Amino acid sequence: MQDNPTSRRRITVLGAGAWGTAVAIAVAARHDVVLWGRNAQAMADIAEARDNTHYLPGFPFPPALRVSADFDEAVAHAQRDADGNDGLLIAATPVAGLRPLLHSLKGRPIPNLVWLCKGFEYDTGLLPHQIFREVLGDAIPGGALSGPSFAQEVARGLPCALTIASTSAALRDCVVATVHGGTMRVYSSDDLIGVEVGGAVKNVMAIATGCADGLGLGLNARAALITRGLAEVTRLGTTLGGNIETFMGLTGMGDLILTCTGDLSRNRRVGLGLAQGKALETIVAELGHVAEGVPCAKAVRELAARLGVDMPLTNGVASMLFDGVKPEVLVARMLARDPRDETLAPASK
Ligand SMILES: NC(=O)C1=CN([C@@H]2O[C@H](COP(=O)(O)OP(=O)(O)OC[C@H]3O[C@@H](n4cnc5c(N)ncnc54)[C@H](O)[C@@H]3O)[C@@H](O)[C@H]2O)C=CC1
Ligand SMILES: O=C(CO)COP(=O)(O)O
Repeated sequence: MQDNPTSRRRITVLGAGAWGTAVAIAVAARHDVVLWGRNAQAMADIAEARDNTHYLPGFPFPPALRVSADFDEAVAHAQRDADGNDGLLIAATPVAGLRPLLHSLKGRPIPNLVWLCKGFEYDTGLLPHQIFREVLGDAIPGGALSGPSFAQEVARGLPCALTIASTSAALRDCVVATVHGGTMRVYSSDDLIGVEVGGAVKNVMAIATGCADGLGLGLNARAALITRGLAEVTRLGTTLGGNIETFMGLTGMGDLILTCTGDLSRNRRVGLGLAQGKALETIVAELGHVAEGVPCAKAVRELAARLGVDMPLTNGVASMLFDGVKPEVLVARMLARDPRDETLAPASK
């Protein structure tokens, strides 16, 4: 694999969970990186161990990765360097943390900003780029970096392909120039809606698939769920204005397959836990990480109902998570649904 012949850049990753840590480790092979986290004690422990022993244990930090709990200093690190290269800020919180993080950035000079979170905001039903625009407006270049990428594999330096989605060509170019290279391929897209909807709804489908696998429904059922899940993702995404092609790409089908089938997925593990009859609170506590599909199922159920988009799998997952419907009962209900044409349309019920 060929390395990308770009100059060293200054990158700051804001959020020190599993994914922020993995991305920081990966880009620190080629750039000067600061990993910021909000918990001062946790960051001091990470700085001492040179390992994120809580969220991503077992991946020693490269020398070019610095750890900080000082927000001002971390944001300042990503400003333009002496050679005139703009830095890159990477927001690595879950969706629930994006709005407060962006508020903390308000009024500061922001060179380029990308977010990594996948989901719809729980209370508002907004996608991350809509939250970004609400808080920071249109003047700052921002985009979503998404795609099939388990943190543990990226931290190990295994190959992966991501997509940077932004309406700003300059931002897309900056992210490609900075992140593409080594074992990471970065593709570009201007379809923010399509990329973000794919990344959000695949988490709900991973809960469904994990549950089906946990119940022992078999590989045929798994393939059917993933395929009908893709139809649902596409139906919602195109209704919201996404491009149908995007859902066949890395952030659509690619991430859907990964998350539905890979046991590293936290969302898939939520489904496996539900199939064992565990309470949602127990599953989430045992995970110790965010499972975005949980809040997303609720947000998407409400959004789809408002838009009149038929999303039976999402509704089924939400009914298990929030209405106490038992997995076996849901399976019977899903199988008893009326037959229909295998088309994406109609987008509405
Ligand atoms: N873990 C993975 O393999 C991947 C995760 N993602 C997405 O990245 C996002 C983050 O996931 P993970 O890091 O895996 O979650 P995680 O559960 O491992 O860590 C979440 C981190 O975010 C921090 N956080 C939460 N709210 C915050 C706020 N307001 N300000 C600052 N920090 C805050 C927490 O303290 C914690 O360090 C999610 O949306 C997830 O879907 C995307 C691709 C891969
Ligand atoms: O988004 C991911 C992989 O692309 C991670 O999925 P989980 O959040 O389900 O672990």
